[in-house]
Amino acid sequence: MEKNIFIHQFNVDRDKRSSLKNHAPLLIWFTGLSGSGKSTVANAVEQAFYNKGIHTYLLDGDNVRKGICSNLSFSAEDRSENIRRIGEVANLMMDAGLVVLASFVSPYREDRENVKKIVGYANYIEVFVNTPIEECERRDVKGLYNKARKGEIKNFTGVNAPYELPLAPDVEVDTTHLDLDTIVDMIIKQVIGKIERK
Ligand SMILES: Nc1ncnc2c1ncn2[C@@H]1O[C@H](COP(=O)(O)OS(=O)(=O)O)[C@@H](OP(=O)(O)O)[C@H]1O
Ligand SMILES: Nc1ncnc2c1ncn2[C@@H]1O[C@H](COP(=O)(O)OP(=O)(O)O)[C@@H](O)[C@H]1O
Repeated sequence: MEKNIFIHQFNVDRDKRSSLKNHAPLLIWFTGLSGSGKSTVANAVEQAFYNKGIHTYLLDGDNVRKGICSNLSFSAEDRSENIRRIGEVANLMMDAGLVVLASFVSPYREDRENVKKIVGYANYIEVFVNTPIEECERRDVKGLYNKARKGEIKNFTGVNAPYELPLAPDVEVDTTHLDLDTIVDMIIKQVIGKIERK
């Protein structure tokens, strides 16, 4: 910890804030290639939680990179800093009692591991959106694969930058073959027990 920094204990703590809600906080981390379906799935899961009265917030790559991480590039070093900041922001939101959904390419195992350390292993669920690059590239929602193949984007994940596979994700889905409702059910089934207040 930095010298001369002291953590204040406030009267209303994480548990008290959480007790006002009928669920515990959690981080659901979506990782996968661009175009794999992370945002679409996270959005549908958030909607399903909302319908159940669960308090959520969705952090998404493109949005975060326009704000809190707008000074960061896609170099390995800047991606690490991007993911670290998101882990810290998610942790604050969890302190506030929310179920946080985070949708980021997050291609480096060490960076994802760092997020688990920040929020605590028991509060983290990893969803690997394992849609093959051929399908992501066929979709090419934003035209980025086309640009990367033409050499117009350097460090593009899956084309000229690595994606390190998650070794033990809690949920793994391939959006080529599974419909959205099935995927949402799989994820809800996995997380619902984790957000019950003990
Ligand atoms: N070089 C490169 N590699 C990967 N992605 C790129 C790149 N340049 C821009 N984009 C767009 O930025 C989105 C990924 O941002 P992230 O913050 O999720 O990336 S990372 O986690 O820091 O690796 C990603 O969004 P998604 O398509 O939603 O994944 C892209 O739209
Ligand atoms: N079963 C599915 N689940 C999620 N996305 C799907 C599915 N089938 C097709 N898609 C499409 O794939 C694209 C995924 O884009 P997006 O969610 O932005 O991915 P990412 O956030 O990983 O870049 C969207 O156009 C979405 O409509």
